[in-house]
Amino acid sequence: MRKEIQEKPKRAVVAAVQLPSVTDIEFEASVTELRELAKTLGFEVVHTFMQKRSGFDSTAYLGVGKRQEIHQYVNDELEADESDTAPIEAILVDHEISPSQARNLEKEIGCEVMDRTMVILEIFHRNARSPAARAQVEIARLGYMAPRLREMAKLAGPQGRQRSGVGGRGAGESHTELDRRKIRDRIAELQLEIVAMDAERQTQRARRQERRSNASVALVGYTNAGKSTLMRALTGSEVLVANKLFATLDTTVRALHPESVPRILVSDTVGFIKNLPHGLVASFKSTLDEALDASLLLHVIDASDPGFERQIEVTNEVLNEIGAQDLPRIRIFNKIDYVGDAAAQAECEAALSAKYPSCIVMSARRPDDVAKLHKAIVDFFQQDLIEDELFLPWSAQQLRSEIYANCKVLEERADEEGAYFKVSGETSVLKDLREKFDQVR
Ligand SMILES: Nc1nc2c(ncn2[C@@H]2O[C@H](COP(=O)(O)OP(=O)(O)OP(=O)(O)O)[C@@H](O)[C@H]2O)c(=O)[nH]1
Ligand SMILES: [Mg+2]
Repeated sequence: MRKEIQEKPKRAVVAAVQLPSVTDIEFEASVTELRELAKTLGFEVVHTFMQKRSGFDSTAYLGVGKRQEIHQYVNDELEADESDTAPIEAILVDHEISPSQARNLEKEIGCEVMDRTMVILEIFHRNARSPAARAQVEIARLGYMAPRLREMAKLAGPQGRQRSGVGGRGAGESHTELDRRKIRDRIAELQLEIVAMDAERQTQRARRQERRSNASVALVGYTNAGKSTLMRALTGSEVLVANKLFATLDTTVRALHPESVPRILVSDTVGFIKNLPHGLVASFKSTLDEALDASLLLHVIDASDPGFERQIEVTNEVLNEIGAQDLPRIRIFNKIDYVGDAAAQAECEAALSAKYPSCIVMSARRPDDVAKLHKAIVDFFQQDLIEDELFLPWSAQQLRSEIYANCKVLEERADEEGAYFKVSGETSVLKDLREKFDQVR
């Protein structure tokens, strides 16, 4: 048997400060999430340090005592000298910290410091595939780096400073200023690229609307809730599903399967997370426009996650931020199969249905549940359908297939002039068809 060559995980420790305003449950959920994020980045978290404080230490985020404790731990690990254990390479902290806090902590503990924002940015960077997603992530990363350049240069010492600036320095400009200027230029360049890509996306969208598929739903929600899994189940497409955070960064659009009248498009979108770096929200706005275009949002929630209520709030916040607060939405509590035994599942379902009227409680792994969701989606769009009669002269029978493709034909009869169709369809679709038929008369 071929032996899988697997990259050894890098070892890291996690550190977090609990402020008085944060409950134990919230704090625990946040730290657990940071450990998940670390795992997604390929780290093995070997220890977690927690500290209650009335505020963050202005010099180095954690208090002096905690810093010494971590320093000691990292050094002991280094000296343990077991050939199998690699040194601890990074300390991950559960907040966004200032450049100088990061530098001081890094100096004192002696390994790389990554804050929550940097960890998330790094995951996005690794998972970005399409040119649009790559450009969006790069803008957010450069925005994060710009104010940190000076600290990075200090940390690297005089040699690092020399290395950091490359050519083209204007009179009186320090290396850091030069690098900042370069970053600004690069951001501007990337923004232009994104504008061009947006234009292309608009064209594609217009083309889709030409095919008269304005019935569309978007799957939105916290990362890892099961959006892509539902996308697969609802459309029969092969989008990426992975038990890691931020597996999906690009919006994918597919038709609901089995097809319905009207034809419904489903889009899968990037997931959200608590403290999603601001640069990323801004960068991903254009990707999320797809969600804004939808007539219905499917808000997917992981019912098996103890922190799901906070996750609902976070998703609502982001949706408000992008202006999607008024779109109709269905709440979908997914992964119910993962909530204890049958009795616990029934109890959970009852509690959720009582608290969130008209929500759907389901498992993406149960075909019956997927069929139930499919029906709820189709019902939503069919409630707006109207009945009408269309006439098609014999000379224009080539347009017959258009009727069948765009509406539901309830009855068909014919006389010597042509054919009459009693149909049910969307108002706008029927209007378009009528205009088209009038032209051929
Ligand atoms: N037990 C169980 N696992 C599920 C269910 N739905 C999804 N999963 C698993 O949850 C993990 C995440 O699923 P995805 O569909 O990739 O989640 P996502 O919301 O697209 O995540 P991002 O793209 O990271 O935002 C995968 O391991 C899925 O197999 C479910 O109903 N039950
Ligand atoms: Mg996904």
